[in-house]
Amino acid sequence: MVVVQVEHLKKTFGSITAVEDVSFEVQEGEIFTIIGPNGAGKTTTLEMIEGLQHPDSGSITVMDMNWKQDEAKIKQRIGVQPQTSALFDLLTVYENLLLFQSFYHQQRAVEEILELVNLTEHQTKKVKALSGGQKQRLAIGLAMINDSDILFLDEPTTGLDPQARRNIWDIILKLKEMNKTTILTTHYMEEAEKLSDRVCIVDQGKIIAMDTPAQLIQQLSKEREIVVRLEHKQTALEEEELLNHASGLPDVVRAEWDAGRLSLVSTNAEVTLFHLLKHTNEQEIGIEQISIREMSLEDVFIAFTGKEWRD
Ligand SMILES: Nc1ncnc2c1ncn2[C@@H]1O[C@H](COP(=O)(O)OP(=O)(O)OP(=O)(O)O)[C@@H](O)[C@H]1O
Repeated sequence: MVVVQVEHLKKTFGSITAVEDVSFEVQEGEIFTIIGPNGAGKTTTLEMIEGLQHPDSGSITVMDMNWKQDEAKIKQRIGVQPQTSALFDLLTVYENLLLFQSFYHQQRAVEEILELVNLTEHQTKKVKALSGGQKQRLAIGLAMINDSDILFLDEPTTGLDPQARRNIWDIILKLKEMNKTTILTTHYMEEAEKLSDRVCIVDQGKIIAMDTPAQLIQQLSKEREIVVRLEHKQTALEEEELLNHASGLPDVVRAEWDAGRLSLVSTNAEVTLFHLLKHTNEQEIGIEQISIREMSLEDVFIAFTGKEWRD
């Protein structure tokens, strides 16, 4: 079942076109992730669906309702993660949840939310005493206090350390098990790849690719990268000879020395590797380590946007 449908969204701020033309559908129970470079229009898109900004044109349907006619009803059914700066610093975790709960007809028990976001043991702490990760978890809890069906998370893990980030992933995956729908933006490619059912890449206010992470990666090509570290440092001449030979091996599309390792991008890694090992064997070049890397969502992003990924 489609729970969010946006068609030809457009939003300008003076001479700046934040969102030019964005259309997509999100299915119930999906984790749908919007990624893109700085200023691509992710937050503006999210805020239009959340009803916080009005599009210049285009349509938004949330669970078969629209913002013009059904504003009060939609607000009861969605959950928007507040900025951590919007939490009440001098209230405890429990009190923050209780306060937000009072805004809604439909409510989830505070104890259940505490459990869900793993804050039961910190419930009597004031917000100002929480770590960044704990504040983010509370913010997600607040978005869930009305037992919302659709959750909007705008960069929920930005600035967190890897462990705190993983704790948030666990919550998002738990929400999926509860058949909640999550619409997410992130700057972390690994996060998009691990969590998302589908990823939408936006650039300059337009969608440039949208699919499952696996399909997007496959769409890029069948390329894989073979990285070889040799036992002994080669002379510049030896390095050049090996690179020349490697470049001419079957199915190699790119070859280079990168940080002392030979990198070969191949469309048929097995065949390339066979020929490479034959050569190094004959030349008695010792190999210390070989790894084969699948292409990642990050490679896809760079291929589509032509832009560096920032983490
Ligand atoms: N209220 C506003 N007034 C003027 N310009 C705005 C406003 N909100 C957003 N913009 C501009 O619109 C463009 C898109 O911004 P948006 O915040 O949606 O991008 P984003 O993809 O979320 O970026 P980031 O990854 O940096 O968070 C940017 O050029 C931004 O400066």
